[in-house]
Amino acid sequence: MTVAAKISLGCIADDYTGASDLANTLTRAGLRTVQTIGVPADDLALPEVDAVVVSLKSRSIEAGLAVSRSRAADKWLRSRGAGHVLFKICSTFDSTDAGNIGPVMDALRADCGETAVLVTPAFPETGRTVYQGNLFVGAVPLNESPLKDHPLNPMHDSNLVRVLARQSKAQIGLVDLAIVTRGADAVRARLAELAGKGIGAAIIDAVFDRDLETIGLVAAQHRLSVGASGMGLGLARALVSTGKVKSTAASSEAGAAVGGPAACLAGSCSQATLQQIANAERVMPVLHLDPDRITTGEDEAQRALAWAKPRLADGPVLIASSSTPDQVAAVQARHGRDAAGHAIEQAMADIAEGLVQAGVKRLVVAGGETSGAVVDRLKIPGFLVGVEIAVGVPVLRAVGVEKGDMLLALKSGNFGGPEFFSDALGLMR
Ligand SMILES: Nc1ncnc2c1ncn2[C@@H]1O[C@H](COP(=O)(O)OP(=O)(O)O)[C@@H](O)[C@H]1O
Ligand SMILES: O=C(O)[C@H](O)C(=O)COP(=O)(O)O
Repeated sequence: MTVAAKISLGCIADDYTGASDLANTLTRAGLRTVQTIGVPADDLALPEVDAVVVSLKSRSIEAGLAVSRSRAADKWLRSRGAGHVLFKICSTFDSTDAGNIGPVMDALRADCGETAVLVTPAFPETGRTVYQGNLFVGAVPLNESPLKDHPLNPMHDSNLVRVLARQSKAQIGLVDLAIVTRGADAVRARLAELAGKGIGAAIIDAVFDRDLETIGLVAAQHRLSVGASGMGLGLARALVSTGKVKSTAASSEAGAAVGGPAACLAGSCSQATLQQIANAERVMPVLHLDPDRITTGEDEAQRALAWAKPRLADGPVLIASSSTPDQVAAVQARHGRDAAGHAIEQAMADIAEGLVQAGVKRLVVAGGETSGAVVDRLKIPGFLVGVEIAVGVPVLRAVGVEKGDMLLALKSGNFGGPEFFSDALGLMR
């Protein structure tokens, strides 16, 4: 990617919906931002930007591979001038004791020579708050939330100091809310105290956006941070308030109409997505895929395309593999968690490819891993950020694609309102 000028903020996201969520937050905070898929090729022409979010599909892959891909992205971002890199993780800390948040953080920290890394998944606008190192999703601790049933990364411990300590080689500390509310100098002092004791990373509490602003002022003076979009918000506001970046209103160009047929794909099995699918059934044709047929090699994708193609001219359709936690568990018991997950992601990619070949120009995808499989199959190298559909979910305009203009929305499983699919299509003309 030929970056016209030095970038101020580099970001590495561990899944594609998380990347677009962060790109949306940075854009709304006044940073000119672009989302790339992987480390971009040198010939990918992109506008002058303040921030680049490199999307990786690295959240649920083998830790060593996640580390190598993240280090390559980090090196590329810093070569383009980024003085700070945010490793963007899920606001619900989606990971297992095998990683990948800890191993990637350790490697990036070693590469940039960071002392103590600030870590927080807090994103209050979506109900993610951290208190005494414990992550809350709305009013409940993480391990009592629907994330306890995530198909790939079920979360069973809300104490992130414990969770990260199980993944990282570094000692993990805590900067609690009482210190955060005392301001940036108090956070700096606490972080220096922890670093002096050999602490390599600290979970930092945040309950309100003002806490994120405090954290951002401190983090922006470091070379690396780890967090969700809330950390991005803090960093962006710090870059603007300290004059390092001039705030720019978001361009409306990215969301300009493309026309053409529209379709929705849902691979997320989150509680929010299941409700959104149910509501979509009232306004558009919905096809439910059979996960067992997919995992046993039946060609569900062709069945789906044969169902969808004659309907596209009449309006949008929705194709979903999504099931309830009990149904997901049964499929995984029969076929294996990873095998089922991969097979279904690839079936979604097959369907997306066939839909685009059939002329679809507007595509809504629900699910981070699902979005990764779909976007990779469509060979889309990057996105410009359009208007916000829901918190954490913007309209995206594909750049660098031969198929011509396409608009996409890559919905994080847990995000979006009850009528998300209709809301998205209403903004993707
Ligand atoms: N019916 C199903 N049974 C088992 N696994 C499923 C089913 N439908 C989707 N999956 C898998 O569940 C995972 C959903 O992850 P993802 O797309 O990231 O959603 P989210 O954003 O909600 O985390 C993917 O690996 C997907 O292939
Ligand atoms: O929740 C977040 O921070 C991000 O939007 C994200 O990472 C979502 O991941 P998902 O797999 O799409 O839920």
